[in-house]
Amino acid sequence: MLADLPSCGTPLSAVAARAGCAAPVAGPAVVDLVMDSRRAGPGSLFACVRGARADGHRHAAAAVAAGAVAVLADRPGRLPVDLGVPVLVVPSVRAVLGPVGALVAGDPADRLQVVAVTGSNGKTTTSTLLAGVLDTPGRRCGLLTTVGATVGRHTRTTALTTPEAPDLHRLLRWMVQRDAAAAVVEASSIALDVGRVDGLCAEVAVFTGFEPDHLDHHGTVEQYWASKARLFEPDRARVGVVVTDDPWGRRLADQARIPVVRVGTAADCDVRVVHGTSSAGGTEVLVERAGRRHALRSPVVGGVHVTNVAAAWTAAVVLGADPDDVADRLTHVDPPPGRGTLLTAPGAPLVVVDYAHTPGALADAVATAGRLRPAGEVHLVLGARGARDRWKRQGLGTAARAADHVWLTNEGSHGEDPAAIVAELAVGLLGSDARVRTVLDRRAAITAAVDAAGPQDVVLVVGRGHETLQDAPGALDPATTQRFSDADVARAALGEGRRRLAG
Ligand SMILES: CC(=O)N[C@H]1[C@@H](OP(=O)(O)OP(=O)(O)OC[C@H]2O[C@@H](n3ccc(=O)[nH]c3=O)[C@H](O)[C@@H]2O)O[C@H](CO)[C@@H](O)[C@@H]1O[C@H](C)C(=O)N[C@@H](C)C(=O)N[C@H](CCC(=O)O)C(=O)O
Repeated sequence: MLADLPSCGTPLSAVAARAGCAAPVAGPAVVDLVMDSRRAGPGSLFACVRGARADGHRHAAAAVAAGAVAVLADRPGRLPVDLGVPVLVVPSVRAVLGPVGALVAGDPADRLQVVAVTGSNGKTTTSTLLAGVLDTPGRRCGLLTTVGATVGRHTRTTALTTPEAPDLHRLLRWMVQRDAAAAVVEASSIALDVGRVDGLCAEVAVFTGFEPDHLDHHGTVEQYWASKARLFEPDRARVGVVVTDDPWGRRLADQARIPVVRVGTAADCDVRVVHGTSSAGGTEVLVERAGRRHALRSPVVGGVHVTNVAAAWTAAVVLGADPDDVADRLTHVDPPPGRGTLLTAPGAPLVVVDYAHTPGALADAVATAGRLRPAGEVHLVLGARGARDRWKRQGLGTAARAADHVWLTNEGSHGEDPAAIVAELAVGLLGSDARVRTVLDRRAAITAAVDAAGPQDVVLVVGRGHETLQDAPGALDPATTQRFSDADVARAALGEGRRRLAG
């Protein structure tokens, strides 16, 4: 549940001024902004959002019945005539959710040094490393990622990678109330596109790199990139830290209208990655900045994290932290769960649980797995999410060709036929040297891979990382989710294997 902390209330006239619309003659104070009638309560302002499935205007009466004292609408004609509360009319409700959400939450971002992190892969890891470096007992740094929200020892679960704007600002207030002086926020492209990070101007915006994803939402690669590039506009961030190792990053650095610090392997980078490796012991990066070299080390495992570590270090330095201090602190920051998480047991293979779900990230994860146990083989457990970005599947299959064994399985089919999803992955594997087996039951697939692998091998389980819920196979209703953690299943399989060996 998201934080719902008491607020002393914002006059409706101030809300109207922030929303840029006419103020009602009189109106009660607003204590909260909600965009779901089911979350409305006494004193809340209900924002009528038109979505893909529902029109919030149709739920305004329910929100008022639950205690909403005013309504924000852009199609007032769709509201019941006898709603009985003031209606603030704006051209687009979504467009004012950020500014109004910030106001109602008490503009918490004004009291925080905010860093926003975007990119196709590595957002969660980079955000976690950076927040870990910035967080000290006397000066807390909040963290908001797809894994959830944390500040100090307090945590909150969240439903989306980047929450809707009212929730985002409410969470920032929660962090301020728990002594945060800084916050690192993972900003997904969808969030940037629909305005979930509106009302926020980051001190630093980080771009971790780019490869096509979320095309179901964005339509084209160009639009996907443009959504991410929006974070690097003067009203959203003061300085950019941009990984320029791919053409889209270079284009962003060239076109951004804010100062940009370039991070990467190219000679023109402000923070040049001179050398980077990743092993079971973590990731080591040698960077050069202003003629001085710095050796960075992080426990995070995966070749993809070389630039993430460099970007996290750079962002902290741009914020004014001492470069050596940051390097020292990086060595102690735990990576997020399900990102290169290593599990093993005596006499058992090494299991790596990772979130890789794009072809580029998968190729990197397989290559890293191969380096972890050079004398052994890589067993890859691979699925693809149903009802989402179907075009990615063949590319994932192609990236899987570098593994020695591929165990195709279900990753949450969301109403699609799991066997059909796997068949599309298999197209990318046609003619490959890898031994391909299909075990649709994910628990059985992970267990079979761990059983089949020798102690010198690596079992790489990708796609779900930290996630602990999966929809029941073939289920149409997302409400039929069941608890399922790849890491827990792998741990159980490793334990079983050990018992069998002992027996
Ligand atoms: C594409 C997108 O952003 N969709 C979001 C959108 O859904 P929608 O347009 O279908 O909303 P809807 O169901 O039509 O409802 C319209 C409005 O009526 C309201 N309503 C509805 C029913 C009711 O009884 N009362 C009521 O008030 C809803 O709360 C909503 O405000 O508005 C919903 C309400 O906030 C979001 O939950 C939903 O995110 C959905 C769940 C989602 O899965 N989004 C994913 C694609 C997403 O945003 N992912 C990114 C990227 C993750 C990554 O990097 O991998 C993320 O940041 O999480």
